[in-house]
Amino acid sequence: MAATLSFLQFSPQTLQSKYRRKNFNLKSNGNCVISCSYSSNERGPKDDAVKDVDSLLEAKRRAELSARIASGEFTVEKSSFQTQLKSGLSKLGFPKEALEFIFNFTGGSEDYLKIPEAKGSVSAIRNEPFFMPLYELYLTYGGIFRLTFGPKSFLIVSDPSIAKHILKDNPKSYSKGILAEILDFVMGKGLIPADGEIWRVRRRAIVPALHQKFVAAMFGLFGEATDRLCKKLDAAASDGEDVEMESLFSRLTLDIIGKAVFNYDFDSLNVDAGIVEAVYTVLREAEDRSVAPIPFWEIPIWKDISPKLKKVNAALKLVNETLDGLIAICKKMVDEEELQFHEEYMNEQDPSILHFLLASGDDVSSKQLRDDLMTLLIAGHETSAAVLTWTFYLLSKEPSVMAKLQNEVDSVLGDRFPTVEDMKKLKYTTRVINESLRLYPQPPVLIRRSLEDDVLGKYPIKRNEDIFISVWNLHRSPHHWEDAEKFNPERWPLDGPNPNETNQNFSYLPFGGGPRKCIGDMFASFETIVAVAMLVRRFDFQMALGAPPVKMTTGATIHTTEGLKMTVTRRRQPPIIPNLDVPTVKIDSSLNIPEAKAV
Ligand code: HEM
Repeated sequence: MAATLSFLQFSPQTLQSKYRRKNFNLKSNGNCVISCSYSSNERGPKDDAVKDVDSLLEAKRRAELSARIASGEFTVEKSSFQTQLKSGLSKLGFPKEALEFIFNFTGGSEDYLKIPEAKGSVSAIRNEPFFMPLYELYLTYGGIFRLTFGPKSFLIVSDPSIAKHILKDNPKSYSKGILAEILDFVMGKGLIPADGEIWRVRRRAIVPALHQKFVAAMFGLFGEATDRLCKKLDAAASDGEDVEMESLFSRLTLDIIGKAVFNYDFDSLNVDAGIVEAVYTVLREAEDRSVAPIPFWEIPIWKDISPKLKKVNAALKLVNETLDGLIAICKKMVDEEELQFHEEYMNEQDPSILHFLLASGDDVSSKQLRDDLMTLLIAGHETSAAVLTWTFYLLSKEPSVMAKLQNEVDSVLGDRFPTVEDMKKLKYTTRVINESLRLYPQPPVLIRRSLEDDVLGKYPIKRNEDIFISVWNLHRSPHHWEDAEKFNPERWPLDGPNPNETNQNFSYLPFGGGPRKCIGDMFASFETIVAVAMLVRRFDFQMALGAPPVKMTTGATIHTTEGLKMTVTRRRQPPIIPNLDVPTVKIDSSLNIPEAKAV
């Protein structure tokens, strides 16, 4: 993806017209929450005025982008004579069936089946996350189109049935392509980038580690870590200091995933240890590489002299050494314990995924084990942090949703830490997360490469095509969603099933779909529900006065450009003393939360 996402910058060419205007008008009527909001502490009647300003600014941004598309920065390749003739005859009223017959008969079918194409060259739109122009282009060119820059081209998929075909119906014909190339330095052949036999074997080994007893045991961890965050916020509330929630959420989820994956307490909410900085250095590097204009890390001399790369290598070394130490400690515990390995095996002192893997016979010395642990750490960290960040951003803009949410949490939780049993009662909280994941999917695009010729929709494609499935486009499509841009948890009925890719026909796929679906979906759903519930029970959150506007930028997940600065105030409620006794409860199958499957 290195020389990939950055290729998604565009420059002037000629124009494609009518459809564009028609589609833009359709969109510009919407109530948009995509990009920015201006911070305000004002409440009540002025909220509407703030929202109106937001909508106007958003409409203006859209109009500008739309004008750039119309002016030719993104250009459809000129259609052939046959296509023009066919379109002309069609406009004159010739029946569609007759035209199909004639043009197929005269050998025109190949031209007809050519995927719509947008062309451009590297430049401009540096201020926009790459998936935003893809959305505008989708409204113009439809559910599948080709984006071409010089010699490089990508297929952009925003059609649910084509997404389903790639992810679920014919996944064997697709690999992770450029994603695997970029992540190689940190994840190697870990579960996210791996393909083929390695992926199949490792998925079978790792999925069982996230069994129901393990997820239930994680509730204590979710609750204690969130309680530490509550204490920090409590102190900030006393001091009247604003807080930057995005970095706090990042630390919260790092602390959780460190314990869950290899029983390591980063304690990043309280201390800035070297290992925490090393993990962040590695993570930032992965994100930088995903948007770099050229793969600078492969340039022979640069590789050895770049101070940044030296820092990354040193950070990687520290992370790997720490991992080696943790693996050694864990192996010793496994060797000394008398527990027999079985399906729901779990060591109560150390329920981590690493412990499960070693007890199941995983090779301690293998690079594969380290690759998988790093993959789980990264996969489970940034994604959940981003979900929490955007959920609180959305909540700050919709006080009525926040009030309803707090109401539910108050009545369900009282002064307890949440347990697995509470999950089926926190229905509205779950819907808030579902809706946040719809508006801000993490990651916003899924990357694939075709391994063989295939047919997408009505278009034949060749092997070696790089494909972006735009989850952002699917989740915000005006064709699939009413008021697609509105944060409206009510769109999901409380007594309905938990929305997922299957019951939403691949219009909604927050955790992907098919055999490569997220293995941490249940873990992450519960983790974010617990965090949201515990935080809103204790505090009110508002955008801080004078905070920078919240804009998006992207690496693997969607970040804010300048953080999410909020004013946190204690709710006027009796003080809540958390109960730290969290019983391990069997998960009730009626919880209706999606579950990852081994293949
Ligand atoms: C809200 C948080 C999360 C979101 C939104 C999320 C989303 C996703 C998505 C969309 C995919 C599919 C990627 C693709 O098809 O290319 C995926 C895969 C994956 N996720 Fe998550 N994830 C989250 C949390 C987690 C957690 C907590 C873990 C680990 C405990 C995890 C581990 C993985 C792994 C290992 C894969 C690769 C599975 C495979 O290829 O077989 N994720 N995730």
